[in-house]
Amino acid sequence: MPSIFSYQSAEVDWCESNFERSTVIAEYYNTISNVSFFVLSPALLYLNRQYRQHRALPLYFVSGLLFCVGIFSMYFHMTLSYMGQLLDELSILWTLAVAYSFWYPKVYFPRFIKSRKHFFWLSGVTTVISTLMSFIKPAFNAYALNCIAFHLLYLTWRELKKVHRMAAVMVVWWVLAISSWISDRWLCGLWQAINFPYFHSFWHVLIAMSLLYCCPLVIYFDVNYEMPSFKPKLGYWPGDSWPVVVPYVALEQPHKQC
Ligand SMILES: CCCCCCCC/C=C\CCCCCCCC(=O)N[C@@H](CO)[C@H](O)/C=C/CCCCCCCCCCCCC
Ligand SMILES: [Ca+2]
Ligand SMILES: [Zn+2]
Repeated sequence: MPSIFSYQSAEVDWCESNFERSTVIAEYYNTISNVSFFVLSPALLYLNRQYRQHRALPLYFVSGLLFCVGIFSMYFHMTLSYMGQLLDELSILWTLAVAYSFWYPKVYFPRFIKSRKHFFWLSGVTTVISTLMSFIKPAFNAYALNCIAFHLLYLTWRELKKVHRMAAVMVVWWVLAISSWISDRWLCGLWQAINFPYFHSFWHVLIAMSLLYCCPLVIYFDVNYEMPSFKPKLGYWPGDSWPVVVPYVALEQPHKQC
């Protein structure tokens, strides 16, 4: 029986051919495209530095976990091991759980939840149960994780008027990302026939792009709802007039009326 660490012991194998470009890296492009997460994580910290000064813990935690997602995803595609698959999926699950615990707006809490502390407990218990259940059928986990994006879409739709440009760009990146993920999973025969099995690598880059827009959006609402002494202001790096911009949140202190 192969060990859970053995090469190709995972339940899933992505469309890119294995060991084509290296004898140690199973899926070469799917592995190196995770560099996107190593760029995303410091970019979020750098761009949202004003928010970081006031709310260091959530931002350090989430960007640190996104960095870990990159490391585990690299390990998974490099080995296609069962352990790699679980680490990849569980790191995503825990990153989402931490992000929800810190940032899920209080106005959307279920009625029986009275404080953020209770919400932390609810997320913690749900995540531990999901972690245990994820061992039952790891290949199904990725579909369940992708469904969480629909909940984020629903929240975005409810709040859209306030930040429509950033939300629209995030949705476009996500639609491109999920289309690449599904293409790689479901149409692999076609992509192999035309010798272009690289859609899962595109997914890594595109989902990192959508998170670059999703995180400031969530931070924007966090400042709006939970930091009443500040007003969130959207900034665009490198500048408002550039054709391609990355959003970040700056904090304004509204002038006190005498
Ligand atoms: C109030 C809530 C705040 C939420 C903040 C968002 C925090 C995001 C946390 C983690 C997402 C990381 C997803 C990267 C996956 C990279 C690794 C990978 O490719 N794994 C695949 C196998 O190699 C695996 O099959 C992928 C599984 C699907 C994961 C989907 C996760 C949901 C992503 C949510 C993205 C939101 C974008 C905007 C949506 C409108
Ligand atoms: Ca493969
Ligand atoms: Zn992947």
